Amino acid sequence: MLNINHLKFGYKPKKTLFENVNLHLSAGHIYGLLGKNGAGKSSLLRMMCGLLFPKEGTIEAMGFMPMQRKPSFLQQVYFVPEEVELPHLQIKQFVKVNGAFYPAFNVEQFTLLLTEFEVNIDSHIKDLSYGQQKKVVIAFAIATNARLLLLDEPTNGLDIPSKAQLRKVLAGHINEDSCIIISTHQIRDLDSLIDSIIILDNGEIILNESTDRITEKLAFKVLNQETAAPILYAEPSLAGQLTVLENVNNEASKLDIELLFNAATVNKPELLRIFNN
Ligand SMILES: Nc1ncnc2c1ncn2[C@@H]1O[C@H](COP(=O)(O)OP(=O)(O)OP(=O)(O)O)[C@@H](O)[C@H]1O
Repeated sequence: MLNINHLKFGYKPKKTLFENVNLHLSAGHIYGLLGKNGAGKSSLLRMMCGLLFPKEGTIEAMGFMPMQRKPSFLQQVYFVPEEVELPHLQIKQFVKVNGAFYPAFNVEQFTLLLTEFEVNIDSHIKDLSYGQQKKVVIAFAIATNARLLLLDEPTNGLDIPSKAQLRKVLAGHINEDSCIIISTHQIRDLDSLIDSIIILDNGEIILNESTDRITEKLAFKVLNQETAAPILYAEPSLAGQLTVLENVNNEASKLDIELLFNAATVNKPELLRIFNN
């Protein structure tokens, strides 16, 4: 679905953001793209849809080179930026003008999604709050039925019920032919949805694994006593030490994505050893 090979990129000639990024993503999955502030998540999403161009290396998505921005590619990809900006139009006008660019756009689906998000389709965009405008863009993005959906911090600005709605609609949208990539810091908003995790750190991808493989290789535990198992990362909590351990005993545990992220960035060599074994 999406293949990135030896990607090099930077905004300034002497400052490289990505040195040698390699990433292979398959259809049928919802990926969570994680990284610290400034790690380059938004830049990477923009490159995947052809809004930014690699300095070196290649990006191939659905058989296209995004940087060529061919209409037949752009019809199948939709990027929702973190900060949405909509024209001052009626929602219906906005949909009429923009839906025409997407052959698989489904007006009934858009109307239904807006109803689920409790936004009146007869509204004028300028009369909507920021969160409501974000819902219009997300509903539009889903209704394009784009095979590749790129969402940058989609839950920012959404109220609590809408986050649950978003999880529901995204879970219903994914199929074996499409792929969703979500960049987020609000991982608890979406952790039940994401089935694969990508971690971007210091210009490289340090993890790209399914949640199943992560819990096969790592155990997430609250410990109140010492353990012989190798600890990758621990942090104190009122309940005890929240720990990430190498899962040497094949124990079942529930993935804690925040802990995983901290373990990955604090103890990268161990993480790489465990997953490359
Ligand atoms: N248009 C630009 N011109 C120059 N530098 C930029 C531009 N956009 C982003 N950068 C820089 O590139 C780096 C990566 O930015 P990017 O927005 O991709 O990171 P991010 O991981 O999405 O960050 P955050 O989590 O804070 O949203 C940052 O150092 C940022 O300052």
